[in-house]
Amino acid sequence: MKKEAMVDRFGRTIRYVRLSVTDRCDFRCVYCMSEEMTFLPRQQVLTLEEIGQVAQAFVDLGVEHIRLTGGEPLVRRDVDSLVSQLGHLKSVSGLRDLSMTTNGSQLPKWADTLQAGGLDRLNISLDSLDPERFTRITRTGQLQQVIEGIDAAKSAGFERIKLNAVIMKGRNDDEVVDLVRFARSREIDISFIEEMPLGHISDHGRDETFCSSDEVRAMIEQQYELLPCGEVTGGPSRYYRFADEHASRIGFISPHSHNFCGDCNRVRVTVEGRLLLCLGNEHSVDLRQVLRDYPGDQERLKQTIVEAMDLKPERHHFTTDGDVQIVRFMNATGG
Ligand SMILES: Nc1nc2c(ncn2[C@@H]2O[C@H](COP(=O)(O)OP(=O)(O)OP(=O)(O)O)[C@@H](O)[C@H]2O)c(=O)[nH]1
Ligand SMILES: C[S@@+](CC[C@H](N)C(=O)[O-])C[C@H]1O[C@@H](n2cnc3c(N)ncnc32)[C@H](O)[C@@H]1O
Ligand code: SF4
Ligand code: SF4
Repeated sequence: MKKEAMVDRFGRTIRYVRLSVTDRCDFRCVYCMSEEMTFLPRQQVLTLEEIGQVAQAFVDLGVEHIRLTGGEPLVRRDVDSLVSQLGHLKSVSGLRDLSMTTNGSQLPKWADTLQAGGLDRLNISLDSLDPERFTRITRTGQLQQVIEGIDAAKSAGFERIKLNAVIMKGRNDDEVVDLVRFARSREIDISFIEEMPLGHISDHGRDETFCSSDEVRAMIEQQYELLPCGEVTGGPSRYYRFADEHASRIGFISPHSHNFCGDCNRVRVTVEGRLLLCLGNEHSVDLRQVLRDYPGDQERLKQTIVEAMDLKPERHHFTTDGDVQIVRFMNATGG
C-alpha cells in the first residue's frame, strides 16, 4: 500500500497519530474526569504488542509523528518496552518524532529510561503552582512530585519539554503569569489550553470557567512582550516567543476561539483499539476486531485504516455554553 494513502475528504494528509496506552490514571483532574470513574476491563484493552502493530501500520502509511497519551501513559505496566519498540521504528521506518503527554508524577522514576528508549519530546501537564490548589484540581496529585518529574525530564536531556495548563476562570487564571515565569525558569515551553466539553463533569460548569486564549495572552502581555513565532509545528498550539529572546515559547491551544481543524493532520487510537477520526466527534472504526480476527494481517489492518479516512469529519462543533455533545471523557479519548 502506498505511503500517500492517508488523505481525507478535505485534502488533509494524516501524518500524526496519538496512541492511548491506558484510560487509567493516578489523578482525577476536574476537567478531564468525574470523581467516580470506572475503567475498562483488561480484555477490552489492546495489548502492548497490538499497540505496536497499530503503530507499525500507521508508520507504513506515512505517519511521521506518534504521541503516546492516555489516561496517564506512565501507569501502564511495561510502557517503557513500547517506547523502545517505537523508538526503534525511527531507525528502520519513516517515524521521525516520538513523544508523550504525561501528568509527570511518574517521571522521577521513568525519565532516563524513556529518553534512552528513543522518546524525543515530553509534554507535562501543570495547572497550578500552589500545592493545595494543585491537589484540588487533580483531586489526588501532589505538586512536588510533578515538579520533581519536570526536573527529572530536564536532567534526562529531552530535546523539547512543554508544559500544558488548562486555564479556568476563578480556578487558576490568576496563576497564568506565575506559570510563564516557572516555564522560563526551567527554559521550557508552555501551552495554555481552552477547556473542551468532553464528558459530564460535576466539579464546575464549563461555561462559567471558560477563559479564552486571547484573555490569557493579554495577562501575559502585561508582563512580557510576545512576538508571533511563525513556526508551524503541525500541532494545535500556536506559538509566540519572547521579545527578550528567552528560549521558552508560549503556545495557545484554542479550539473554541481560534479553530485549527482546517490544518488537522491527526487521528487517535483509543486503548480499546477504536480509531477515532476526530477528538470532537464519534466517527470511528474498530481496529481491535481486525487485530483479533486476523492476527498478524498487517495488510488488512492498513486497508481498514485507509478506508476509515473517508469518515474523518471536517471539524468539531464544541460550544462554550456548557453543553456537552461528547459524552466520552478526555481520559478515554487519548486527549
Ligand atoms: N481539538 C483538538 N485538541 C487537541 C488535538 N490534539 C491535541 N489537542 C489538545 O491539546 C492539548 C495539548 O495536547 P498535547 O498532548 O500536549 O499535544 P500537542 O500540544 O498537540 O503537542 P504537539 O504534538 O507538540 O503538537 C490537549 O488538551 C489536547 O486534548 C486535536 O486534534 N484537536
Ligand atoms: C487527557 S491528558 C492525558 C495525558 C496525561 N495524563 C496528562 O494529563 O498530561 C492530555 C492533555 O489533555 C488535557 N485535557 C484533559 N481534559 C481536557 C479538557 N476537557 N479540555 C482541554 N484539555 C483537557 C490535559 O490537561 C492534558 O494536558
Ligand atoms: S488530564 Fe491526564 S492526569 Fe489529569 S485526569 Fe486526565 S488523564 Fe489523568
Ligand atoms: S477537533 Fe477534530 S478536526 Fe479539529 S483538530 Fe481536533 S481532531 Fe482535528
